[in-house]
Amino acid sequence: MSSVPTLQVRNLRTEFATRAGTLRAVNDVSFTLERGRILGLVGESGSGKSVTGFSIMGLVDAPGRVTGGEVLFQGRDITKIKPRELRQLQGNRIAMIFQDPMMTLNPVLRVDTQMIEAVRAHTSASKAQARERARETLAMMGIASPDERLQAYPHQLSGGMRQRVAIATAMLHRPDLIIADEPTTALDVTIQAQILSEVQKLARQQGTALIWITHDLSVVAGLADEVAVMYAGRIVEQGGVDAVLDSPLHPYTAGLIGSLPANNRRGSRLQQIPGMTPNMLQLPPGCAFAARCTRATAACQAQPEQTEPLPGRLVRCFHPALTASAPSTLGATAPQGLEARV
Ligand SMILES: Nc1ncnc2c1ncn2[C@@H]1O[C@H](COP(=O)(O)OP(=O)(O)OP(=O)(O)O)[C@@H](O)[C@H]1O
Repeated sequence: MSSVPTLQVRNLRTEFATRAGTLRAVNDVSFTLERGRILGLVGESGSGKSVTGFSIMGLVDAPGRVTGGEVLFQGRDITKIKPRELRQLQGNRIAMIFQDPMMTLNPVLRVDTQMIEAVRAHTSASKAQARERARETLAMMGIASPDERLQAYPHQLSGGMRQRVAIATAMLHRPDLIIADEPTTALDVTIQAQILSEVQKLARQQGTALIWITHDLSVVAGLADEVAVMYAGRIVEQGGVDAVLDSPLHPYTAGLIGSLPANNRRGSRLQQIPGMTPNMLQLPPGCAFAARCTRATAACQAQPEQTEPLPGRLVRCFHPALTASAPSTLGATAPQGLEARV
C-alpha cells in the first residue's frame, strides 16, 4: 500500500468565460484526501462545489476551463495527462455519482448486465462470480430481494432503489476515488440516512476515498471524516468534521450550523445568515463574506489568506473564533458565543 494520498488538490482554479466577464467558480482550492477517507464538501448553491468536482474529474467543458493549480491523483497531476489516459482513469479508478442516477446507469441494460460488467472491468471473475458479487453489493446497500432487482431495468425501480443501484455499480468498479454530487438530496430523509450509512461501510471496506458534495451539513455530520466549507469559490474552512462542527472557526460555518433546524429550539425562528450570496461576477477584492458577517472589520477589505490557527484546522478569516468555543453538536444547541464574541 502506498503512502501517497489518493488525492491532493493544490491551488485549483476554474473559470468560465461569460458575456458579462470572467467568472471564477473555483478559486485557489486546496485539500488532501487519504485512502478510505470521506470528505464532505459543503456550501450554499453556487459556491463552486460541483465545478470543483468536475474540475477534479477533468470534466469541465467550454466556456469553462481549469486555469490553474494541480490535481494529483495518487501523486500524478491528472490535469496534464493525455485525454485518452484521462478517460481510462475516469471510467475505472475515479468515478462520479450524480443526483440523477440515470447519469450513471444505462437505461437500456438490465441491472445485472451493468453490474456484472462493472465487476469484470477490473477482475478476471467469471460471469457467475461477478453476479454473486453484484448480488452481495446490492444486499450491502440495503436492497431486499437483490435477485429480483438484478433482473430489472433501471426504470422499473423506485427512485431510492435506482440511486442505491447506481452507487453500488460505481462501487463495484472498486475505484480509488468517488466524487458524489448530491446523490441523496432528492430522496426522503430516512432513505438518505440508510444510503449514507451503507456508502460509508462500503467505502471503508474498499479503501475508497470519497468526496461527498452537499449543501446539507447534517449529511456531512453523519457521513464524513473531514469537511471543507466553500463560499464564493473558495474553501473558507476545513478540518476534522467533529472539530469543525463543534467549534467552527469561520463565521460562515457558524452561520450554516446555526441555520440547521436541529440547532433551533422548538417554536423559535430558524437563524438565517443575513444578506444574500454574492454575485460571482462582482466579487469584492477582500473577503467575499464580509458584507454578511457580524465580525467584519476594516481588515476584511483585504483577502484573508488561509491560516492554521489550531492544528489541522484551516481557515480563511481575519477574525476566526478562537476564544469561546461554540459547543454545538448537531441535534443539540446552536453555536453560542458568536454574538458574545462580536
Ligand atoms: N457552464 C457555466 N457557465 C457559466 N457559469 C457557470 C457554469 N457552470 C457553473 N457556473 C457558475 O459557477 C459557479 C459555481 O457553480 P456550482 O454549480 O459549482 O455551484 P454549487 O455550489 O455546486 O451549487 P449547486 O448546489 O446549486 O449545484 C456558479 O456561480 C455558477 O453560476
